[in-house]
Amino acid sequence: MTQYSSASYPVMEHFYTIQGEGKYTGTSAYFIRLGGCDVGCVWCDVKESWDADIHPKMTVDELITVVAQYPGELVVITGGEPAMYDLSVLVDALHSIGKYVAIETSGTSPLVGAVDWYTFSPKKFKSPVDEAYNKASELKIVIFHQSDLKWAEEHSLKVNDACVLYLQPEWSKREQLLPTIIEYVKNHPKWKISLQTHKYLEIP
Ligand SMILES: C[S@@+](CC[C@H](N)C(=O)[O-])C[C@H]1O[C@@H](n2cnc3c(N)ncnc32)[C@H](O)[C@@H]1O
Ligand SMILES: Nc1nc2[nH]cc(C(=O)O)c2c(=O)[nH]1
Ligand code: SF4
Ligand SMILES: [Mg+2]
Repeated sequence: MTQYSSASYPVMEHFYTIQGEGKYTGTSAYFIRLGGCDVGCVWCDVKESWDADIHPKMTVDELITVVAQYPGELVVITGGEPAMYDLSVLVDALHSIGKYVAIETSGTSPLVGAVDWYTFSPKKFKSPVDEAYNKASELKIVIFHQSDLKWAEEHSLKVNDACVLYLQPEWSKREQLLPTIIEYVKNHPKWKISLQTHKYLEIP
């Protein structure tokens, strides 16, 4: 077997599913969810990820061996906050087996790793670093309250010109907020809606 690296990361879970959110919604994808996050979003849907110490470490060799068994090209590195770690060894190894690598990040740490797609979801709870606005392939703002639409506009002014803009309802507030978000996108067509479609589909 080819040896990639004994570099290791705390992994909360890893699974093959369908990307539920953003540009690649509907695309088969292998998810690697790293443990550890210090952002502390009140509505975070994966609070079990926050403490890195409770998640076992996996080496890049182990991860690559598993990921290589699945046919989908897309791999999503998420968390937790994956940009807390130097991801270069993992991303290079995924590229070496022909994968297309996306990251889900709050942009609170500078990213080390040559990802192909950078999903930037800034949070009020901890400010992003400046480079996140340049690196963003898509900006995905979670709308928890109507006033977050104004906050979304402020961020949209700072991202690069190629960045795709998404408004995503916070899951527990979706029924209340969707009519407002739908009207907002109809009136502000630079935005698109992103839904957590995997939750509607009841898949991971
Ligand atoms: C769990 S986070 C992990 C990656 C990174 N820490 C981040 O926040 O971007 C993955 C995605 O889920 C979104 N998210 C988390 N909780 C959510 C919720 N309750 N409703 C809608 N989106 C949520 C985040 O904004 C992010 O885009
Ligand atoms: N299916 C599926 N799509 C997702 N897109 C982003 C997710 C995440 O938690 O980062 C996620 C997730 O947890 N599941
Ligand atoms: S930054 Fe991401 S993982 Fe961390 S608390 Fe917020 S939504 Fe959850
Ligand atoms: Mg999720």
